[in-house]
Amino acid sequence: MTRRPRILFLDAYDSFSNNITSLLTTLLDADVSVLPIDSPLLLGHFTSTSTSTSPSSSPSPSPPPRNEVEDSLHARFCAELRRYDALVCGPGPGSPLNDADVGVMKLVWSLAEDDLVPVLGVCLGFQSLVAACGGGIGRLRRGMHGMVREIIHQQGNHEEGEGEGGMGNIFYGVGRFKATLYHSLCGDVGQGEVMSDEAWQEARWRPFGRCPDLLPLAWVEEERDGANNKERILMAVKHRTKPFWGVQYHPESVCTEAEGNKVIVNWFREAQRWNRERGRTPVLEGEGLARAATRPSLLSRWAEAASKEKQWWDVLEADPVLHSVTVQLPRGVQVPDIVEAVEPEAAERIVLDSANAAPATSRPDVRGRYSIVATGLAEALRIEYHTGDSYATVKAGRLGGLPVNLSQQVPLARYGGVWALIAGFHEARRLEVPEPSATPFVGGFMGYITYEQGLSDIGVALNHPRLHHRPDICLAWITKSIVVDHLLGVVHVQHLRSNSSESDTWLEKTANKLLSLQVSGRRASSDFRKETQQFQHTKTRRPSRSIAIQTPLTKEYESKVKLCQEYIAAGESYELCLTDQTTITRPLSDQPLTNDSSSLPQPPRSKQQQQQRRQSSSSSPSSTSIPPSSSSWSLFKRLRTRQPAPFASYLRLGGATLVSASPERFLAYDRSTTGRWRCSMRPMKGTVRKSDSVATLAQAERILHVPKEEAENLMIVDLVRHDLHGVCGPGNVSVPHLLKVEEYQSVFQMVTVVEGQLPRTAYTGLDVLAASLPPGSMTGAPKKRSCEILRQVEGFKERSLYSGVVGYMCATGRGDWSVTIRSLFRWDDEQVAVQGEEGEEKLEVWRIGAGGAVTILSTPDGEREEMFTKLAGPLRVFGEA
Ligand SMILES: C=C(O[C@@H]1C=C(C(=O)O)C=C[C@H]1O)C(=O)O
Ligand SMILES: NC(=O)CC[C@H](N)C(=O)O
Repeated sequence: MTRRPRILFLDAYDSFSNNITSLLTTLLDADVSVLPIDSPLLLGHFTSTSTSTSPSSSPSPSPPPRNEVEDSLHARFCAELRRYDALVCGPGPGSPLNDADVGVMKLVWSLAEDDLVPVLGVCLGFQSLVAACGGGIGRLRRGMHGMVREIIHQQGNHEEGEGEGGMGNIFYGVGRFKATLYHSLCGDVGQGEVMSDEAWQEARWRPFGRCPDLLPLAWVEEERDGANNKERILMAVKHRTKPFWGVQYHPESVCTEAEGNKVIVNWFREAQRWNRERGRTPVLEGEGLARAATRPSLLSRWAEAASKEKQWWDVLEADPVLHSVTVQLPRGVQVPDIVEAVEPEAAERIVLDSANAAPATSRPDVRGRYSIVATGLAEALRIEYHTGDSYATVKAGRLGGLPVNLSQQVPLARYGGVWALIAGFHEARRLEVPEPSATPFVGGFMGYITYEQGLSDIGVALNHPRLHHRPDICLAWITKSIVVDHLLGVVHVQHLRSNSSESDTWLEKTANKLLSLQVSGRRASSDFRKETQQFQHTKTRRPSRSIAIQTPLTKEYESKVKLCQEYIAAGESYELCLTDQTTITRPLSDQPLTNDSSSLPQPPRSKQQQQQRRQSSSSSPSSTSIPPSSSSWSLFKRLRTRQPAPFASYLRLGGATLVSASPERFLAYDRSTTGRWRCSMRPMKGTVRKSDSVATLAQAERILHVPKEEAENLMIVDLVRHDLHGVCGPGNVSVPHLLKVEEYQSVFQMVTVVEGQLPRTAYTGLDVLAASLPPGSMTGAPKKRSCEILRQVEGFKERSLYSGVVGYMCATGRGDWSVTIRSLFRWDDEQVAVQGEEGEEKLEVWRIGAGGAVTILSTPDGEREEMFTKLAGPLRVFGEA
């Protein structure tokens, strides 16, 4: 039996790493393990004292001598390398000249004879090799990110075996191919020194004086403006005496042509030949330091975490059984009508609304089919988590059929972290359905996750003090729901009942309310209007201050765009999704959630009730003071009409109110007909506003199918592929639709669809969700470094709900999450006190985030305009209030 080859991948925190490990695994039939360039494991026994970053650990009293630390690191690294047939030094942000950016990669090029291992450097890894061999590291005249270029090489025509050891040219037998570039920096071996084009034709395949050990294997010659108008960009090298090769382009990109795969195959053949000639074989005994390329599943982490004592909430909503009835959707009845008819007085609510479902509003591929309304939130079980805490809070609103207000802090260490807790919680309430159900959601989690939770998931420190204790994850376990199927024109009323729970009449009552809508057409809405008017008549106070809006400053935004471009030119990022916030302060409009009152207008009450109401209002300074036509619910109704979007939503949950017209799906997952779980992501990049000159899809396509926009999208596609590969594993990710332009109400968007197949066991859609936040389309690439830069450029302002996700995960395991954009939100605890005509008055604060991806090709005014275009829709709803 032949042994599977073993490859070690040194990860420099790129957002494409998992695509490379997938390519190596599938192409070479190899086992690939991953070691971060700064793995604390390399420091061995020094780790616990000298490298801990946990804020609670006290610094070591006397740090060990530096040389000792370095010797130990070196020894451990060499021992690790001996376990593999070959090493790949990955791409990443930053510069090969900066120690922190390359970490242990730097040690590779000076390994002693006996420790040598065959290496392929990719991008940053390639640059690190060039720098180690005497090359300079310069900046490209203009960075090339997501640019696809023909790689000029010699098909291995030059002398085979040049340099000792008979190492061949890895371009041997490779035809013409194009590859994707992601770099700002470049290896300088002296190719820029003036040389006639004729001389260059010969010279480019010989070692240059500055780097006698490096044989150039490939180039890109980029047309530039001005004198000396061809930039010669080194694309591949081999070392003349050591088993080192490197490529500047990205072999793993979805747009690198398959012909380029031969280069990787050739490299590995050469690597193995080198090993054979040396009698070098990997050491397999003992434990290595590297990890598997695919993450362990959340459920396995949950199962492994220390034994869990039984909690009171373990049994709640467990063993569910679905009860449901289906009624016709009355003509002309809209989702808000249903909400108002079914639960007019709820303090909290969640409405996921396919607001553009009506046939006339948009093209079928972007039209949502279902809308989902959660009811009974006051009684729902829920999980809340404030990022950074060591515990999550489980809350229950009902126990043994009685309303209660229970809340327990659950130490996360006992569950393997917050995501494992959520996965285990879901698993205990999973509903096994043999057939795909008629609705995407029958009950289960609904809620939101903030951008800051995503940051913490990828290891970006939130080390600025957070002045609030709001939930960053807020998921309610919904058991009573209404699903509107806009395609079939039916409404499903669903109750997911615990097997043991008593029977109830909610299903019939709710169905009857819907039927009465049917009988009287749009009665609910007109009643609502009448009630609104009556309610307005009970108002005596007028708001003393009108609305105040603060939008980003044009000049400031433009300079932030330029700053982003400086980071990109320096190689720190390839694309940065810059955003800014607009704040709107205005008199309080919704009732605070601590009251039992509703965000919807109240039905007329008896005199006595009104009296009580006023009393309780006057004791609370934050009571309603403006007409309900300005309530958040009214804002939502306006936004969904003005800007119908497939992922519109209204949430009032956990102290937050969100009104969204998102067009962007983040992640959906379901079971395919073969029974295998699969997931799909739809990153959006490339936006053009509809106007007289851009009115049709064909016109928009002409504008969006240009290098700048395509590159912007491609970068996020490769990033999303990486996120999915990390869970789905090698070879299980595909791109069925690349760079497709879609039409929305006020904009055209370029969208790509990336799909993944989940491993057969133990993984759920939650694994993918937890592994891919924050949404790559809102960060840029590489994700971690880009988020760190954006935190600085955006002044450490929290993006909060904006740039997070909203959605559901059904008890059956299906899920669908949208990116929270084109939206407005506020938190109940954020209020501003002002002196009004009648004394102190409290104002509520709404926030609207908007932005766009900045690349090296962006222009400050173009980006500013894009940001204001995206802001305009959500902002307009205030104008009408
Ligand atoms: C940043 C926003 O949108 C994101 C950025 C896009 C772009 O750069 O083209 C497109 C869709 C979103 O992923 C926003 O709406 O504020
Ligand atoms: N993709 C990469 O590895 C990029 C390397 C380096 N940060 C550059 O921009 O040139």
